[in-house]
Amino acid sequence: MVILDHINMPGFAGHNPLSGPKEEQFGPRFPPMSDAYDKDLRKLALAVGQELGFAEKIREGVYCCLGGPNFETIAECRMLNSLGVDAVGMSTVPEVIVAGHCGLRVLGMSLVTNKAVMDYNSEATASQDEVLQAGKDSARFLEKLIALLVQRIEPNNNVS
Ligand SMILES: O=P(O)(O)O[C@@H]1C[C@H](O)[C@@H](CO)O1
Ligand SMILES: Nc1nc2[nH]cnc2c(=O)[nH]1
Repeated sequence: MVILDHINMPGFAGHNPLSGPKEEQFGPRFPPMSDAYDKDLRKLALAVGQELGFAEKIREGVYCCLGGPNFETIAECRMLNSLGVDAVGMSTVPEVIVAGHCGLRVLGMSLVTNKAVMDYNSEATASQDEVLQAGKDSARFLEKLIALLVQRIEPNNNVS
């Protein structure tokens, strides 16, 4: 999934990587996040995916960062789904907030490794083994995607 936007759930509880003493040289105290994921880089990632014949596999979506380390309850998955979340994880967002704060253009991508359990009749449960296996299964695909993407990004990409 190419990350279109995020929800920083730990941020709602006051956990934010920008909390603490303000270092003026890195960026503003109150940075905007409405442009956290660069539009041109998102378009490029989708185009490169299409070029490689992976259009069916790649979608844009909203990533929600949760504190973890447990996987979600069914009620949590249902709540997040109703909030417009497409995928959940326990990482990525703190790095994106810090990068955006320093003025870097960000492209975020997340490999969706398992289905959220949304049904009380389901016997399925999330498992770290499944997550790691899905990562291994997609390694070649990701390697191709990232290699071509990096080639297509202009060398002066971060200069505004
Ligand atoms: O990469 P994400 O945000 O999914 O991170 C979580 C944290 C663990 O590395 C792993 C758990 O399966 O995914
Ligand atoms: N929070 C969360 N992180 C994940 N990382 C990989 N799969 C999952 C999941 O189902 N939930």
